[in-house]
Amino acid sequence: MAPRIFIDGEHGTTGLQIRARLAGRTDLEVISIPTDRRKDPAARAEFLNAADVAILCLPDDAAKESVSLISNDRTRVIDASTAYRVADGWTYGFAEMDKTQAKAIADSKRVANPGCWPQGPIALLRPLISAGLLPADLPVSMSGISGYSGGGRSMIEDYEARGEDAPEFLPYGLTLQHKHVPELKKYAGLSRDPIMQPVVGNFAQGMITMVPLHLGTLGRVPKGAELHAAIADHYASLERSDVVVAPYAEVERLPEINPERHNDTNRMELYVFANDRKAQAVLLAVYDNLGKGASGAAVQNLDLMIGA
Ligand SMILES: NC(=O)C1=CN([C@@H]2O[C@H](COP(=O)(O)OP(=O)(O)OC[C@H]3O[C@@H](n4cnc5c(N)ncnc54)[C@H](OP(=O)(O)O)[C@@H]3O)[C@@H](O)[C@H]2O)C=CC1
Ligand SMILES: CC(=O)N[C@@H](CCC(=O)OP(=O)(O)O)C(=O)O
Repeated sequence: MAPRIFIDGEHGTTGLQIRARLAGRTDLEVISIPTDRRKDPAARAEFLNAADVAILCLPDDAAKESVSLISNDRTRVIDASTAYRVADGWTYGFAEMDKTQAKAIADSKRVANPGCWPQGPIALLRPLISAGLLPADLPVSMSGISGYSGGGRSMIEDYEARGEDAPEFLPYGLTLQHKHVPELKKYAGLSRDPIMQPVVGNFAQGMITMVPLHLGTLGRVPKGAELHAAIADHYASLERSDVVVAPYAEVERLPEINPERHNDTNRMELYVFANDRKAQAVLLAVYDNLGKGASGAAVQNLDLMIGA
């Protein structure tokens, strides 16, 4: 029998995108809760327990409630919220993060889908720390820009209502307590809290994340080409990867670097730029906040879990 998939929160930004990505699939059955009962815990419990895989596209508190409503051992969960990303007993749903991660996701009953902001920096930093080219205690900062759909339905409505009057470039997270810091620290392999400096732009979808690096204080200073090779080798070693690494180039600018470049795909593209004379580098990732950053990764994880 085709596995039954229930998307709790199917009318939200992430849920709608997952539904669209699953439309036309004949190897699974999407079961849908009637709209007027979508916030009724009894109805949600019924659908959650009828599903083989429940994908939670809800605020954190509602996601925790959904998990508590599951009363059988069969229903497996993919949670798109921040609720369980560093929790014991949950598998982090970034399949390309490690050689063993796709299998860990495939075998898991509880998968926490990554946050959009940390995915790029984790994809860039983790192979470098694993290879010993960067130390775990390196002070790290990240910045970047995301389309406003990253803020879900309320931010989309707000930006669409304000149109051109909405700010082009709005830094936020200025209390330095962004909800993604714990997962970024844990899965990048850092021992200190990184600084996250996100920006929301006046465009709907797509993002760029950047990690500038001071290398001059390290005992052994890696060259840009070495950083690039370690990252490229990691992704080339995977059986399957939606993370691709652009060729190493010493250039002033690359017009192709555009936050919307990979919209509506599950692709993430990584870049390494460096000035070896100055012992400085910038790592950069381009991806869709709603693709690899949310719904694309959820469907990738679902496919691993159901063996599609
Ligand atoms: N947008 C993005 O780029 C990303 C989002 N995420 C995460 O995914 C989750 C969903 O986000 P997103 O889709 O953007 O958010 P939205 O606000 O667009 O959608 C959330 C959905 O959940 C519904 N909902 C809220 N409370 C309940 C409840 N108690 N029971 C049932 N349904 C409920 C909402 O219904 P209603 O609107 O009627 O209240 C809405 O349809 C969040 O945890 C978010 O942080 C993760 C990665 C990226
Ligand atoms: C532009 C914008 O506001 N983005 C959201 C991140 C969306 C996201 O990834 O939320 P999760 O933590 O559920 O993954 C933010 O920074 O809070």
